[in-house]
Amino acid sequence: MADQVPVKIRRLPHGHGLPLPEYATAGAAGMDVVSAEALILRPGMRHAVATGFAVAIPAGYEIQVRPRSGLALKHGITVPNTPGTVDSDYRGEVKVILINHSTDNFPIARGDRIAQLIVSPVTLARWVEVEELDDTARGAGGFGSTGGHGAL
Ligand SMILES: O=c1ccn([C@H]2C[C@H](O)[C@@H](COP(=O)(O)OP(=O)(O)OP(=O)(O)O)O2)c(=O)[nH]1
Ligand SMILES: [Mg+2]
Repeated sequence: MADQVPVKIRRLPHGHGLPLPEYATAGAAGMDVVSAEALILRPGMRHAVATGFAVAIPAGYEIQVRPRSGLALKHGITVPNTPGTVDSDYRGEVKVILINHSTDNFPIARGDRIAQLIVSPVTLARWVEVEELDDTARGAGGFGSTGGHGAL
């Protein structure tokens, strides 16, 4: 098993009794996170769903909040800001923003697995401002310049 990054986590009062985010299988990249509240996500509705915990991520890391593919495929439930970013200096409750893209109500029970959390290293950069950038074969071509959808 790869080295595990220790992340401090604090349960909030409304999070007591819930499982902490956990890897569902030995090779899972993300930890499934459960809802700390019950609600009905109506069609088109967004909600910042409570998780019932706060974290102190070590400097140099972030947590990404990503959708679960099963909820997206079967129910149109996704994370509109995906991947959500939890900064290492954030001490508030971690929330999972969900949106219902389907035409059906989506009930969420307390304890339902709603998203997954990925702990990821952050690369910090600094800008080096210049007058000219080096030439490349692509140049300024983008946004489909190398070919579009379909056979032609
Ligand atoms: O899915 C998310 C996204 C963000 N956050 C929390 C942690 C993060 O550190 C903070 C700010 O997030 P972000 O930088 O994405 O939002 P912003 O709109 O730029 O807010 P801020 O001005 O507070 O940075 O909100 C979550 O709990 N879940
Ligand atoms: Mg921000």
